[in-house]
Amino acid sequence: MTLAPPPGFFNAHDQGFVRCAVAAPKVTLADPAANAEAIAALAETAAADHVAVLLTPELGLSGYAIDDLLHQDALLNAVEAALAALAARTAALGLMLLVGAPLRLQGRLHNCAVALHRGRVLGVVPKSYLPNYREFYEARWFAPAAAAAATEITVAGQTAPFGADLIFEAEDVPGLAVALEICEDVWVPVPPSALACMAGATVVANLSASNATVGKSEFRHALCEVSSARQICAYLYSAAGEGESTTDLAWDGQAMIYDLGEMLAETPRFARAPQMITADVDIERLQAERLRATSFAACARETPGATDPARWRRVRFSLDPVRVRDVGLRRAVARFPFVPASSERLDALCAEAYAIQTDGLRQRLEASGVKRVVIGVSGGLDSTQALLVAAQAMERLGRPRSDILAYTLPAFATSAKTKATAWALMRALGVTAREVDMTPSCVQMLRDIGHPAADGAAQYDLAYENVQAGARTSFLFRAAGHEGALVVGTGDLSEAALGWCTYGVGDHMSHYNPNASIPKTLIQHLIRWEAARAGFGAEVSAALRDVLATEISPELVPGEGEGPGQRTEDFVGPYALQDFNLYHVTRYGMRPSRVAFLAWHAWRDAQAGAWPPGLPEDQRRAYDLEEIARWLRVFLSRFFGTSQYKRSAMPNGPKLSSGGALSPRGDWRAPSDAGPAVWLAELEARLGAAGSAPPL
Ligand SMILES: Nc1ncnc2c1ncn2[C@@H]1O[C@H](COP(=O)(O)OP(=O)(O)OC[C@H]2O[C@@H]([n+]3cccc(C(=O)O)c3)[C@H](O)[C@@H]2O)[C@@H](O)[C@H]1O
Ligand SMILES: Nc1ncnc2c1ncn2[C@@H]1O[C@H](COP(=O)(O)OP(=O)(O)OP(=O)(O)O)[C@@H](O)[C@H]1O
Ligand SMILES: NC(=O)CC[C@H](N)C(=O)O
Repeated sequence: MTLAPPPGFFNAHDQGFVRCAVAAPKVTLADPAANAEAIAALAETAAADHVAVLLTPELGLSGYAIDDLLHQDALLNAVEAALAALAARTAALGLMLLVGAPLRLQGRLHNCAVALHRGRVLGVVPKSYLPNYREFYEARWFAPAAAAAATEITVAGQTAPFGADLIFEAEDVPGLAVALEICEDVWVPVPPSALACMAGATVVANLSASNATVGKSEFRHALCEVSSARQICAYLYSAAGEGESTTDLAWDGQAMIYDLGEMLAETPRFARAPQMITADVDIERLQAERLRATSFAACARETPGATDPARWRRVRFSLDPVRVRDVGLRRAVARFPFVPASSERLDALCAEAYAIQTDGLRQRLEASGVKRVVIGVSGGLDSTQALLVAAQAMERLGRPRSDILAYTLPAFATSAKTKATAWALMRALGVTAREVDMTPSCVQMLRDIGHPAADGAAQYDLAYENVQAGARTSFLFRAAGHEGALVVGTGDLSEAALGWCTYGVGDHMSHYNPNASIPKTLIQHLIRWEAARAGFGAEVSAALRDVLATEISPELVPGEGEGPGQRTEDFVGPYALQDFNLYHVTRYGMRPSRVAFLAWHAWRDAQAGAWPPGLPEDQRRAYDLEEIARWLRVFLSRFFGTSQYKRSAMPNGPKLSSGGALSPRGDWRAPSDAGPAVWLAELEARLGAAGSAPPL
């Protein structure tokens, strides 16, 4: 079967994204016709790029810093004429255009944001908070929103709603609800948009004219970042630039698009040419996030006016965007959601991750009064990471590394290579190291349960595998009991998601598991980071590099030639993809076909986008949609279908990343009896038949 996604799969708008643009046009002071022309030209460019919402700066039709010219009738008449011309000029464009204009209403002048769409004035929002301190004198010319004398305005030959109570809702774009505020409005303790978001707005557009002073750009970033994070919205911000009055001030034309605390785009500051940035904001994720963060609705309920239907007027319109099959996706999608691609952020994350893991284990040892730990060391990634954490925990406790009782436990399928790596690591770290051959106890168990492999038959089934994993765990717990120690777990988050562990008497169980919420893709980087840092010396670093170079395998089935008998990723899929799926499904509750859409954008081109530093070249590969869908089906089948009972009984361990944890006492509570049908059906309906998945 081949993949034939129905229409809509590739279209970012159909996948819950809305393309937004912010422009910093060239301003011609006190020349509304010229400003309307400059804005119209940018609007045409934006519309051709399938932009749904285009924001321009405060008082963009007149210029912001024109002082007492704002009280000249000729200028104000020209602004109204320019607005009418702009509406007519952009009537054929399928975008919502937001422009700033000084407008008169019943004897008062207001600093307004005007929403235009296909020639219609959808509504006019006046500024609520007028700055009147230091370099600002707005109260000299304007009345605030609260002083408005009417709730409608006639402008550009049309009558439209007027007020700070407007939310613009596109009926044909699910979730797109736009609120407007004007510059200073976001600098106050409770911005108008905070209430509007609680009333349902998902996109906030701020028309600004914010002069540049040293350090102010960072402050604006902070305002937009926090507004978008706290209000769970997209925050569009435009500051006037080139052409504004330099009498006493400078202007940098800073424009930004933030989405849920993350900056998607920004303009270069002090550019001479007109600027426009574009990004696809994730409306579907914003809605999901509000639904999950129940404190958002609780706060709305407690905030006077926020959810009062009488407080808000909703201006409904049909955006009617031009439909094409694929408009691309104008935002970066991280290939590794758990592993930042910036070396600075990755560095900080690794240091913090070790601190969280180590402190968890230290605290557990202190609280339990247990002095020593037992750990099975295979030469693989997970046990290596757990061993490093144990070594650091002992250091913090002021105890010798010899209190770590490390065992390498070869059985039927243990390779000479991993055993040698395990020994090299244990020796280099100076832990108490022992080797115990598991073969006799495994053969005994196989014999006791009547398994033909006891007599040499090549029946390498699950029972055969689990006998080995069980023998090791049984040994480790009994050794811990004998030595007065605690068994440190090694299983990682990815394995827990996929059910890739042996239940109960197996690697599933431990006394405390510092790896419980670390995905495999991050464990690789943590080990790489420690190898580079060489905090334990060159010999340990060399052993760590060997661990990183080893194929991921449970080593439970003997191999026939070179390499292990099982390659884990042949069964469960590439961890790179499965960690991507895990993050989006658990962190955002995202529907599978959308996860596939994002994975396709993240992974289809190995040359595009950033890779986490240090990732070997041979791991910098692309996946096509067929592969993505195939392994996503495996993920859904395993995660929702066959593994929850294992997660229902997980040992204790610290949550590490906001990306999620799977503790049944914390982030992920689910019934063990449910199945994956609904997720597989959604994927199939929106993606088409995805080829047959390999057996689980
Ligand atoms: N819903 C449910 N509720 C309660 N119990 C349920 C159940 N579904 C199955 N079971 C029981 O659980 C049994 C299966 O679970 P389990 O005994 O764990 O065995 P199972 O999941 O079938 O096998 C363990 C898998 O993990 C892999 N593994 C093991 C060890 C280490 C690693 C590694 O690389 O880290 C990988 C191994 O290769 C194998 O594929 C079934 O036989 C059934 O008795
Ligand atoms: N030969 C072995 N000696 C000692 N312990 C082992 C051995 N094989 C497995 N174990 C224990 O069982 C756990 C699970 O085995 P598994 O092979 O999945 O893990 P790993 O090798 O540490 O990491 P990865 O799964 O990333 O390869 C190990 O982390 C380790 O604690
Ligand atoms: N236009 C305005 O409201 C400017 C005031 C705002 N505090 C700023 O400097 O950005």
